[in-house]
Amino acid sequence: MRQLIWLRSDLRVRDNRALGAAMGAGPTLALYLLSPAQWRTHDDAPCKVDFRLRNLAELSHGLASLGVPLLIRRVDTWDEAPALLTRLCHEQNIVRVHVNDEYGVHESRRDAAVERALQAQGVGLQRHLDQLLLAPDSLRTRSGGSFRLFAQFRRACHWRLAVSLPAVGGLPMAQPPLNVVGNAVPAALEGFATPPESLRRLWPAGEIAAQRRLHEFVENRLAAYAEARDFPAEPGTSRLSPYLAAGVLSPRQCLHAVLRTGGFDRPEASAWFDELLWREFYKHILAGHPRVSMGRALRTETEALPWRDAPQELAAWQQGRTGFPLIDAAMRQLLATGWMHNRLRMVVAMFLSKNLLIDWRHGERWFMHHLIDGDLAANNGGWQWCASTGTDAVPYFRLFNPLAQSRRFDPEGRFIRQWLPELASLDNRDIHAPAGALRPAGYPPPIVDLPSSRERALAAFKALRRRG
Ligand SMILES: Cc1cc2nc3c(=O)[nH]c(=O)nc-3n(C[C@H](O)[C@H](O)[C@H](O)COP(=O)(O)OP(=O)(O)OC[C@H]3O[C@@H](n4cnc5c(N)ncnc54)[C@H](O)[C@@H]3O)c2cc1C
Repeated sequence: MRQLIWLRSDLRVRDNRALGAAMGAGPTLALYLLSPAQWRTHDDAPCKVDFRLRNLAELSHGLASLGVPLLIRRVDTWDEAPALLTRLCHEQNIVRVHVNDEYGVHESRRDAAVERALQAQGVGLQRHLDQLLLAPDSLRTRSGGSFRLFAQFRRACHWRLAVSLPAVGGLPMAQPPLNVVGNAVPAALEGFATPPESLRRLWPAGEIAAQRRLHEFVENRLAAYAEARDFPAEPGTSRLSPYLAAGVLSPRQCLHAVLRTGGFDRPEASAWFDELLWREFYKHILAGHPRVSMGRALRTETEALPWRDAPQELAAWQQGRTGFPLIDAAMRQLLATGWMHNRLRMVVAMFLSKNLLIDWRHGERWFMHHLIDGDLAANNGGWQWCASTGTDAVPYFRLFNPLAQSRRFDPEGRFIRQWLPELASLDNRDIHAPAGALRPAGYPPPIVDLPSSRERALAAFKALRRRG
């Protein structure tokens, strides 16, 4: 009774629920669909596609050692997936297809269409919970709705996890080889430029690399995370987000790595574990409020905000030429590494959506175009939080001042100096706001006046409240 695991954002062999279930049920084949047009619609960054392909190549070796051939097929968009899967199941005598759940609107529609097509042919589709610790429909408020406030969501998660912890799976037992030849993973896909080696080296592919990073972090840096995590010049955070987004690592593996050092709710671990719960929270929001994955604000009344059409300011923000060193350094870190520190994601997102009053959707898109860890739920959630249009939204009157943030979280300008070498010779005081003769030739003056732009944003939000 042959089984198929259809791999998507779960590129690992250890603790992969769908793979474990498929191999437990019978001889298993694996499938991966390259979907370049779909990925372009989703604004996937070239470095993210490259990371996916590099991980897929590592995964094909892991699968081969289990005796599972990996079939690579190409569909431009997911509309072609039902026909391709039914044909493949017919050709290979597959009786059941196993998938790990994904939560975006396109993903849900794709899976529903595939399920219908397979059913018509007598093939089952078995879904598994894998990306999350707790299934979205298993966590509800007292009135039966989905949580919109993180503090309440967190409390409910802690309560559920105290009662029952999700187990972490290991490596499935190898199966006898099948008489099916797998396909090679392409090194690149047209339309997605290969990123420079300097970027690739920062993000080595494969489960072993991900596990090494997880254990190095938990053993050496977890205890100091709460103090170090806001300082972008420090290696204070785990840098595991690309691995979690591509499913090279599971949240259960993270949870159990923490548990091996003690409880997840003890002070030394809870700050980091909370971040994993933020990841969980935004995926629950995506599942419970599908409109957020269709470009809509969670708080629909904020759709009426008078966003400014300011293409030159948007371009200056995108290229790291706003004249605010911390913001420019952060945007250049994104372009060079495919990643940005969380504190800086908040600072640059608030600057765009509040000080420049530019629609957060422009920022969300730019991030997706460049992030190696681009994740619809976390990116949308982060942008809407910063723009005060989403769940748990930061109150509209709370704006980060980029200069105060710079002095507080990069006091010696080490992060700024790394990404803006043109400012490297300034002293620790001037580097945050080089003015007059201190500003080097070629470095732009500030594109906006902070106090008046703050007032403009507050007035826009106040007018909205008066109307609402
Ligand atoms: C505007 C904005 C956009 C963002 N876009 C993304 C995105 O596309 N993909 C993404 O994975 N994260 C996103 N984040 C969340 C966060 O910035 C990154 O997850 C974090 O910087 C990754 O670094 P790390 O792995 O060192 O995190 P750590 O601090 O070590 O956290 C561990 C893990 O928890 C998760 N996590 C941490 N913070 C958050 C958060 N605020 N929301 C959701 N999950 C979180 C990530 O999976 C991360 O790897 C965004 C945040 C903001 C404010």
